[in-house]
Amino acid sequence: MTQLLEQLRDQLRHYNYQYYVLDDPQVPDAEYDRVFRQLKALEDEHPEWITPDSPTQRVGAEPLAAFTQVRHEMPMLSLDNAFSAEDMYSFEKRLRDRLKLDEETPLAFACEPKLDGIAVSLLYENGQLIRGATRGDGSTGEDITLNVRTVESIPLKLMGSGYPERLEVRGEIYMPRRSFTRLNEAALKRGDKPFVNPRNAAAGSLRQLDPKITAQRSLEMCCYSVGVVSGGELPDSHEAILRKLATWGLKINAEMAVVQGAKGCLEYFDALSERRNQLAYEIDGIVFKVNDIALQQRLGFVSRAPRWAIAHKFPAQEEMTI
Ligand SMILES: Cc1ccc(Cn2cc(C(N)=O)ccc2=O)c(C)c1
Repeated sequence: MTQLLEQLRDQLRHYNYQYYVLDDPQVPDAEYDRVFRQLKALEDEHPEWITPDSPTQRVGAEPLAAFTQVRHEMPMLSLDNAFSAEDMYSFEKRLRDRLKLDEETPLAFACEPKLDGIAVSLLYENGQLIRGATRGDGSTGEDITLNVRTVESIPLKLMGSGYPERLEVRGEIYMPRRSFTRLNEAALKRGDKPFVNPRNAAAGSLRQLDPKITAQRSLEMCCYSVGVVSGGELPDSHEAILRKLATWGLKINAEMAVVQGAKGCLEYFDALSERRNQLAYEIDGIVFKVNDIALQQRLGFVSRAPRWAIAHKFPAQEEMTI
């Protein structure tokens, strides 16, 4: 019987992956609902067979009284900012000087939109989601595991194989524009104060002690790096690592690309800047990282920020008065 249970769970995991991570559902919602209800009925009959990674176990138990603190094994750092093309060219020059690269040697950068949400850390052990934590001050954050479990684009159990025994994944939990608009319309209808922007709405949704409220907020997560890794290997470039995370069921940003030099970064920045207001989510810049992991390690960090990465921010947009 538990063989049938696991088969139904895998089917729902696949449907969720297609729907929430790839944004490409393969079955109608009614079919998903039918399989979900079948699994739920079986688990209600045999509660002793319920496992924490079952798709029925996303909406948490009872509300917490408070959040406990989590100390990050590897600090979650902030990024240096660039505000102009000159800043980007001098960023590349500093890297070349430090790496002793001559002008001809290509230097590849991975590009990712900087989503305007909340930075979080997810810890997987043997493929099971063990813990979710906020960045906090970079060294200490809050344990928001029960709330993170309600985010459908975060797998409770990694897919595929070959993932390290211990894998910490970092990314941004955000509220897509559509969900933000819907949430504020409902708030205004109730006579409640609307959220000022999707970032505040996401932060407020993750700070809920009751996971049932977080579950109603249609949050999503996009992974952008790894933290602690043990008991396994990862590829030797940032892009390849992100692609690997995607094979394990984690969501990465569809706009991610690799370009050459500051020139390539600026072309990417200008192209995405054109499309910024059409994206399904708010961004406040683009993050450029040296793509080669060995070079990243040679460059290291300065106090709280890596030498090998920079966030090129957009000029502040005139705020719409709502
Ligand atoms: C009744 C019902 C069931 C499911 C969903 C949304 N949805 C759909 C799928 C799907 N199509 O692969 C997968 C997961 C999921 O959450 C809605 C909106 C309504």
